[in-house]
Amino acid sequence: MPRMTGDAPAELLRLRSSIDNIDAALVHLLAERFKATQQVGELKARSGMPPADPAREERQIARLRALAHDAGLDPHFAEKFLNFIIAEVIRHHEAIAGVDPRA
Ligand SMILES: C=C(O[C@@H]1C=C(C(=O)O)C=C[C@H]1O)C(=O)O
Repeated sequence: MPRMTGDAPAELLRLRSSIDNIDAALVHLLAERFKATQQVGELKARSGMPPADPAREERQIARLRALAHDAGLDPHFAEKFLNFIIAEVIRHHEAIAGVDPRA
């Protein structure tokens, strides 16, 4: 195991404190996003619209990939992350609409 030298522990604590703040922000942002998508799911169910909108997803992925590229984040990771979230949203929308996922 590498030895901790100088003020490495303090530096590690400082960085982890920043990571903890970022993780908290991510949780709050995701909670707000799911509140909005929940309302979209209810609106779609009321209007008889399908749970998924692949054309909208395609535009979001292209946009997020470009933003990730400009921000120095791996665009492939950004796409996987968004797809992971969208899959969960669609699952919620199917449940709201009473769609049986096994059907
Ligand atoms: C939220 C929507 O429903 C679905 C979920 C999306 C999302 O989480 O961003 C995008 C498109 C849809 O497949 C929507 O149509 O806007």
